[in-house]
Amino acid sequence: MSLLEVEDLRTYFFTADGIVQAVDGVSFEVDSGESLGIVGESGAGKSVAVKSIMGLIRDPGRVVDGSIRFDGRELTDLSERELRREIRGNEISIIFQDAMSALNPVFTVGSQIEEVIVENTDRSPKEARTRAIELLDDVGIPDPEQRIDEYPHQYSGGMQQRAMIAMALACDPRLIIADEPTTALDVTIQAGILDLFDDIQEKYETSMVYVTHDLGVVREVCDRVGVMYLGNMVECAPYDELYRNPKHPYTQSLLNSVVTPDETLDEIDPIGGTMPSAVSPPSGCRFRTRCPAAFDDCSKATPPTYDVGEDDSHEVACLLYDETVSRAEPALHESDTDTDPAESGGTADD
Ligand SMILES: Nc1ncnc2c1ncn2[C@@H]1O[C@H](COP(=O)(O)OP(=O)(O)OP(=O)(O)O)[C@@H](O)[C@H]1O
Ligand code: NI
Repeated sequence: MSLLEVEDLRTYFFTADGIVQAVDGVSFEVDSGESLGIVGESGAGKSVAVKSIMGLIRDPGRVVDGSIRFDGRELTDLSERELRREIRGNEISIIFQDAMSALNPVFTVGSQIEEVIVENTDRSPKEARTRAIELLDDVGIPDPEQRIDEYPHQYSGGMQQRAMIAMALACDPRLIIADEPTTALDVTIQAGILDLFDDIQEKYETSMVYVTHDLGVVREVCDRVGVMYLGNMVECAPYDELYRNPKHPYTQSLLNSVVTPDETLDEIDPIGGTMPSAVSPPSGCRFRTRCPAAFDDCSKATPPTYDVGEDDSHEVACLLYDETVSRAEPALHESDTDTDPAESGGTADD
């Protein structure tokens, strides 16, 4: 059993303009100590997916279907109160792009971290202070004994981000969800924070879900990557495997067009055209309207997920990997012909 098991998650927003199918049948797992990256263009549904896990979807949005199991426990059955008391900031911490959304400007950094510690662990207030200093030290705040008594605005942007990470760690979470935590920071500060995520994972063995536009970031902090497109998870694989052997035409175009690790998916505009609306997405495979390899059957039904590659760790939702579907050979990725889709033994697993 994985620590986190998300199965066929659907989260919709019921708006005046129609039903936004922001997340529509997404499945993924995160093992203990593992770090999963979720990548995809703006509007793919990355934030909605991770907020759904935390029970943070608000009106007019709702998780309408699917299962989210954390350590075997079904989170979609829990009330808001149970989620707040037993899951959020306790078993699971979330880190956002904007540190000041997590830090309260009128309290010292230390008092905020101490409060989380006292609430979520059995440490006394005195022990909490010692622990808070330790945490600030762990996240790379210099002179933590002094800086613990400063207010958030006395910290630089990068330091605020570090303080927020310390706060996320304060409750000894088993899973940290980070939603583009470094996007607002400049590149050198960003690099420091990424190193910090690596250190934290090693020291605390926390599992992580890391949302980003940036494939370079994924390479640095993630063991596995899930690629999202218009509310669907189209491919999921260990980072190296995905990078060497991308199977989904969308992933292939993303990787083909990566010029430098510093460029984000939005900057490189890999495919051309824009993602269709999540209110009336294309039938069948949602990527087919921009897909260079699309054929007739792609419009008929949502493609199932196929196991590809050596072990069970590489999954792709694309009919190219269904050996029972007949089609014209796609003229895609000549270099990848060592594993001909038709012969790779893809079997539908659902
Ligand atoms: N409160 C809301 N009301 C209506 N639609 C929403 C709401 N929040 C998100 N959506 C829609 O859900 C879809 C997915 O949005 P989401 O924020 O998850 O994308 P994302 O992949 O995180 O993009 P980005 O990289 O820009 O953060 C989009 O079509 C978005 O417009
Ligand atoms: Ni987002």
